[in-house]
Amino acid sequence: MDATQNQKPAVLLIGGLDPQGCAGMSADIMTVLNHGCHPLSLITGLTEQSAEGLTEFGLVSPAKVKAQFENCQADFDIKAIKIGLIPHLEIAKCIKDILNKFNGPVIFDPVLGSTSGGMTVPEDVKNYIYKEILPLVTVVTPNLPELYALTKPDISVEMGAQLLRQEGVDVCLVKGGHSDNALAIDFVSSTLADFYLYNEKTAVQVRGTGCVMASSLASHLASGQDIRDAMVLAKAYVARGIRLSHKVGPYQLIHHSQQDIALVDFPKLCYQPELIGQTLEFPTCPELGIYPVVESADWVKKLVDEGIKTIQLRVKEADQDLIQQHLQSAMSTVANKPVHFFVNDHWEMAIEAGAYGVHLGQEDLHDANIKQISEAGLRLGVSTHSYWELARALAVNPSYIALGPIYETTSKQMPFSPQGIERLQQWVDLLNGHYPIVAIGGINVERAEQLRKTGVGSVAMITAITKANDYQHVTQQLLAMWQ
Ligand SMILES: Cc1ncc(COP(=O)(O)OP(=O)(O)O)c(N)n1
Ligand SMILES: Cc1ncsc1CCOP(=O)(O)O
Ligand SMILES: [Mg+2]
Repeated sequence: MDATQNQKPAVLLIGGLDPQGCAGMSADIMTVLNHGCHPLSLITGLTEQSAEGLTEFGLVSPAKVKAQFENCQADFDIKAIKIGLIPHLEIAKCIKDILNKFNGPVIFDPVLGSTSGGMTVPEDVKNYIYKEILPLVTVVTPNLPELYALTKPDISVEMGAQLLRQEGVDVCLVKGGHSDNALAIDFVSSTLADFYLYNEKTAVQVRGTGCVMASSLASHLASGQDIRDAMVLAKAYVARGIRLSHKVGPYQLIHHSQQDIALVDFPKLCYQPELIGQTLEFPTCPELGIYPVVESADWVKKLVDEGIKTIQLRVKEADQDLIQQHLQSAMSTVANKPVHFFVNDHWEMAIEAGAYGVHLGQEDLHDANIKQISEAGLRLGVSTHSYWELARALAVNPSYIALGPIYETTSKQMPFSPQGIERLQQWVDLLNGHYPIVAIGGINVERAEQLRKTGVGSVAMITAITKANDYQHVTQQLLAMWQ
């Protein structure tokens, strides 16, 4: 067996030592350990600091840092690098050499001083960072003062992030915790998309949160998480750490833990600044049980006749008249029956017809007027395939949240590999009691039975019913199992 298999992913931490153990390398090491990764540490400066501020960067030898890196690289397969304080020009040059020898993700938290005040990084280092380090960085995570110091005072987060990305950084995550907004709003600019991540801010001033955010991000990337998921999970880790923070000496310190994140700590995601913090209300729906997704009014009739109580009409036809015909016919089937009838995609038609609810995917959310759906009193179900899509769904506050594909599916081409039962269990543990969850993708009778044990309230399926040799028998088996 390959000796590197089953090893904790190694994260190389490059930053300053805070002898008080609150920020810098100490905070980084604690974070990386609590993410199940192995920390390797290169000290860039032996700082002198107290609650009054930073008084000394503390010289270390660049040659020694280089030698230490070579030792680390010789013995470990480094999966991600996190950089914090770069106090001197010679150290900055040494870091550039290190980055040139590394191929994986590089997270740079541009620490330019201490939040307690005092000394700041000299101008020549700042210029070097801008021109020589940023082009080698995957994600840069400035807070507002750092963004202003690196770009222009009082620049907008959107413009500032754009300027940093012009230097060659893939992703810029601007942390908004220093603003006087009641929400902690981070702005993310990347080639994939620009978006805002936000959660409630607590009144307490907690030390070292920037270091923890960046090293959490590095750990998640080292563990193979998608970059948007890593940002959402890192923000959640910090929010939980702040919520459970405790007093140490003169400081309030972040709480570290390997336990699962609670929903209250999970950030919300939206793409437009005017939607930040806007909460919509949708009627609740009960656990939905066996939930067939079908392509015609004919199928709606056949399955309602079998006793199905939740069903979705999903007509993937361009012809609007045809969709309208299916919808009208399905509506007359479910009229005056205790059936939860959802319409896929066509939210305007669903409102007009007075359906029970609408199901929308993440792309559909871009185009739909969800305020109108909410005002019309329809339930809303939203698809998720990842943590960042879950953050988007939470911002919408829907009636239920679907996770898929749980297994390989032949009904739809998707850029997502199967989530598996373990991931479904995470969704159930996180969301149960807050949102009903629907599992979808490759679910048949046997698998539905296994999934039931996770505590999921509903399983949706296309093929298992509509392509069955005996759809009535399969439907009865499913209904009997989900009693
Ligand atoms: C219950 C349920 N879950 C997920 C989906 C998928 O919706 P979406 O992502 O919008 O994809 P399409 O179905 O529109 O192809 C669903 N329809 N129902
Ligand atoms: C629409 C959709 N969204 C996620 S999986 C899926 C298809 C589910 O179909 P099947 O039950 O045949 O796998
Ligand atoms: Mg859709």
